[in-house]
Formats: sequence, structure tokens, C-alpha cells
Amino acid sequence: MSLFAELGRQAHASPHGAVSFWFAHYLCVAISDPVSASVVLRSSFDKWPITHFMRHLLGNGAVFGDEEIWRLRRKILNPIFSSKYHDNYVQVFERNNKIFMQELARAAGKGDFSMWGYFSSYAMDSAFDMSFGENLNAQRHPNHPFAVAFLDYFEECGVRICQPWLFSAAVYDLLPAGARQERRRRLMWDVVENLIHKKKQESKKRNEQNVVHVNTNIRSGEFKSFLDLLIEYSGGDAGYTDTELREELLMIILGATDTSATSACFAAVLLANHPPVQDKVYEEIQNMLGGSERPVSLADLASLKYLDAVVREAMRLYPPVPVFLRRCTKAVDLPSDITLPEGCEVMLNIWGIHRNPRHWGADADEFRPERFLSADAHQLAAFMPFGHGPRSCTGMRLALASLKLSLAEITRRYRLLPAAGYRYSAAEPLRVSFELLLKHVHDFKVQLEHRA
Ligand code: HEM
Repeated sequence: MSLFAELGRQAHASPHGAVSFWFAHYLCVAISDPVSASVVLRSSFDKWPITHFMRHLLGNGAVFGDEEIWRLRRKILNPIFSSKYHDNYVQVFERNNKIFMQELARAAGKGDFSMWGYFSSYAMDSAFDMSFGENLNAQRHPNHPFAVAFLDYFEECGVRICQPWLFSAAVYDLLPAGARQERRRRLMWDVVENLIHKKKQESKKRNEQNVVHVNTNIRSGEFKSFLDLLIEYSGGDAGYTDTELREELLMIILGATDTSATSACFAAVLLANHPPVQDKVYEEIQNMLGGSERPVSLADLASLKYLDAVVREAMRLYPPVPVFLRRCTKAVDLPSDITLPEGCEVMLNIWGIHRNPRHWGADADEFRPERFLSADAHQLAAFMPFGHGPRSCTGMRLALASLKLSLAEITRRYRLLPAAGYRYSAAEPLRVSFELLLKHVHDFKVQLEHRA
């Protein structure tokens, strides 16, 4: 992670906001200027070839697919993630949040513990539920084979991406790690393919009987899972094949799970270490609920402006995806008068952009949520944890809703405290590492104290 921070510092000092460096045998350009980053993100859509090893599990799933395939897949994803279906999915978060709170209650008042397992199971259950309309129940059964295979698979990918000599599949597949990945992939594919098969059978039966489907899994209305919508928007029986459906669904589950858990965990650790900020969040929630014990709902989120600022500030300082890797498929002219040639590997250094003092001021490294209450257009354009342009995250609105719902429920019940012996200060910022996503070296440890 220190590499990205150093590249960021060097780029901030350069008039172009960019520096070149070697990564394995690639000569790359790292950009920490938001305006140049936005030009690249709007014009170059292929990812670095080193990310191709993710295709072992995800195939041509939108996130790692080359531009040609990605464009076709994205056309189907866009309507599925439109605001039309937002409420449909948020019901899933509300439901899984209840289980989350029941599970978390077991850790409260018992000293240090890691938030990671709780947030990641909540995110996994929500992603699975949205994808299939089925409850994986990893929150109550963290040893569920799918959940274990998924987490272990991506942990191993995190190790691989930091070791360039493991990039080649010809070598990796012969190693014990390659064999383990193969077993995990098989298990996940089987689970997903069985669910696709089951869904298609059910829908065939319904069509034969001409029955209107109401999914009783969800409180109100007809729930449509990502699987339902992918089938519908890709053209029904003539649409996506089972392989294409599996690729897209696994890609959505990947996109939704660890990213959301990482963001929520960083926000929780920052709240634990900044009591005055936490007090303001608590006050805001109490003022809104006015003493009621009802759960926080989607409709409430619009009133929780300070909580929104806290979530954004946590993602600014600790973006779960700290770098995006793009390859220029044509020459790109940057505003600073330099041209990136065709084939150039570009690292969009989000960590560096989010801490660029030109945009965020001299206190860019400090946790100060208030800056988002008065952020100007330049600052908002320099905030890109979800990417930017046509290939940015489709799930941004859902992710923010999920984060705020869970953090609001935690803060109203508990006072978050730093783990014993570990307190964050401006002089000693959170120590982080890079393993596919950003990670906290101290494993997101906090304590929870019941509020009176
Ligand atoms: C805090 C949580 C999240 C963060 C920080 C995040 C961040 C990102 C980033 C950085 C990208 C890649 C952008 C790029 O390459 O330029 C991405 C792509 C994607 N994300 Fe998210 N994401 C989050 C949650 C979600 C959720 C909840 C979903 C779905 C339910 C989702 C679905 C996707 C998909 C489908 C893509 C691929 C987009 C494409 O290549 O066209 N993400 N996300």
C-alpha cells in the first residue's frame, strides 16, 4: 500500500498530476489528478491484462471483460440497476439488517472483536438474496460452503495479485493454490448453476399454469431478483445462456460483497476513534426517530445528512478499491498536454486523488466529515470510490443505502469504542494493506458498549 501512497505524493508534486513507474514488466503511468483520471475513465475501458486471472471464476462477467463484451453486458445491467428497482432491492437490506443486529448483539459488551466477519456475512447474504431471492444465511451459518469458498477464493486472489510471478495460469494452475482455487470455483459454479436451473424450471411451470408469481420471501409486492431481471432484460428464453447468467451473477456478488463490507468496517473503526463525530451521528438518528423504536428505513436515509457525510468521508480516506487499472485502447490526450499512447497501462490512483491537497486542502489526510456538507463541485468530482464514467459501479446507490442502514442501526444501539491498546490519531493513521481491496492491518477491531 505504501507504493500507492508514494506514487500519490510524487504525482501531487508533478505539474501533470501523474508519474511513470515499472510494475513487473509493464511501464505504467499513475494518475492522482481527478481531471486527468476522468478523461482516462471516459475513454479507456479495457482493464490491465494482469486482472485476467479473475476470469477463471467470472469468465466474461462485466467487471473484468474486455470493452467489446463489456458494452453488451452493461446495456443489460443499466436498466436492472435503475431507480425503478431500487426499493425492490433495499427491502433485502432491511431484512438482512435485522439478522445482522441479532448476531452483533452477541459480540457487544465483550471487549475487542473484529467487525469484518459480521459485515462481510451481512453483505454476502444481501448480495445473494438480491441475486436469487434466496437466503444463504451466512450470518447465522458462516461455514456455509458457498460463503467459505467465496471468501477463500478472493483471499487467494489477493495474495496472487501482489505476486507477479503467479500471474501466468500455466504456472499457477499446477500449484496447490491453483488446485484449491479450482475446487472452490467448481463449488460456486455448481451452487449458481443449480439456482439458475431451478429458477428456469419454476418459471416454465408458472408459464404453463399461467400463474402470477409472488415471492413470499419479501415483505410486500413482487420481488424481482437480479436473476429474474437478467433473464427478462437479456430477452427471456432467447437471452443469456446459463453460462452468461452465471458469469453476471457471480460478478454482481463479487462487486457487492467485500467492497460494501470494507467500506462499512472502515467507517465503523473511524467512528469508534472519533467520539464527537459518533455523537453527532447518534443525535441525528435520535432526532429523526423522535424516540420511536422502529427500524431505520430507506425513506429515513434522506434525513441522515451527517451520516451520509461520514460514509463518504470514510470512503474518501479509505477507498475499498484504492486503484483502478486501465489500458488505453487508443491514444489519450490529457488536459496537462501529455498524451498517453495506445497500449499504455494506466493506474488511476484513487488513494492519491482522494488525498490530493490541491482539491481537499492541507487537512486532506484528516477524517472530517463536515467537508462533505459543504463540498464544492471540484471536490465532488475528485471523489470517485465507485469509479467514474460509463464503466463506473452500477451498485453505488444500493451500496450507500446498505451502508447507511447498517451503520445507523449500530450507532443507535451501541457506542463504538476503539479496540483496547489501539487508538487512531492524526499522527498515527489506520494502518492498511492491499489485497485486491484495501484492508485494515488490525482487522477492523472495535468494542461495542450498549447505550443506556
Ligand atoms: C461500497 C461498496 C462498493 C464499492 C466501493 C464499489 C466500487 C466499484 C468499483 C471501483 C468498480 C469498478 C469501476 C471501474 O472499473 O472503473 C465497481 C464496479 C461494479 N460494481 Fe461496485 N462497488 C460497491 C458496491 C456494489 C454493489 C452493492 C453492487 C451490486 C449490487 C456493485 C456492482 C458492481 C458492478 C456490476 C460493477 C461492474 C461495472 C462495469 O464494469 O460495468 N457494486 N464497483
